[in-house]
Amino acid sequence: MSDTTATLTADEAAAVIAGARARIDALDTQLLDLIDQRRAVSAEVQAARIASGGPRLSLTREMEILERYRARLGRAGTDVAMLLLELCRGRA
Ligand SMILES: O=C(O)C(=O)C[C@]1(C(=O)O)C=C[C@@H](O)C=C1
Repeated sequence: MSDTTATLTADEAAAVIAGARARIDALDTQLLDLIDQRRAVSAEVQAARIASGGPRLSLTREMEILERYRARLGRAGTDVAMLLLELCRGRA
């Protein structure tokens, strides 16, 4: 297969891809660490609300979060926020 617009050799492309994948792996590790941190902070909020006789969840707050992610990422942002909230909500 020849491509006259090619500007990298196969070896050069392999090096770019390997470097970029290493950065992606590092970013994914940070994202997963941040999710762990978010879960812990969320549990703190829920425990305080329950300790004062309130409900575990706050749907008003969840709507704010869904809107923040939607505004930044579009429809998929809503899906991301839904999954994050699912990970962060404690057991009913
Ligand atoms: O902000 C709150 O009130 C929380 O309890 C945290 C959190 C969240 O993880 O963002 C979790 C559950 C609630 O339903 C709403 C939001």
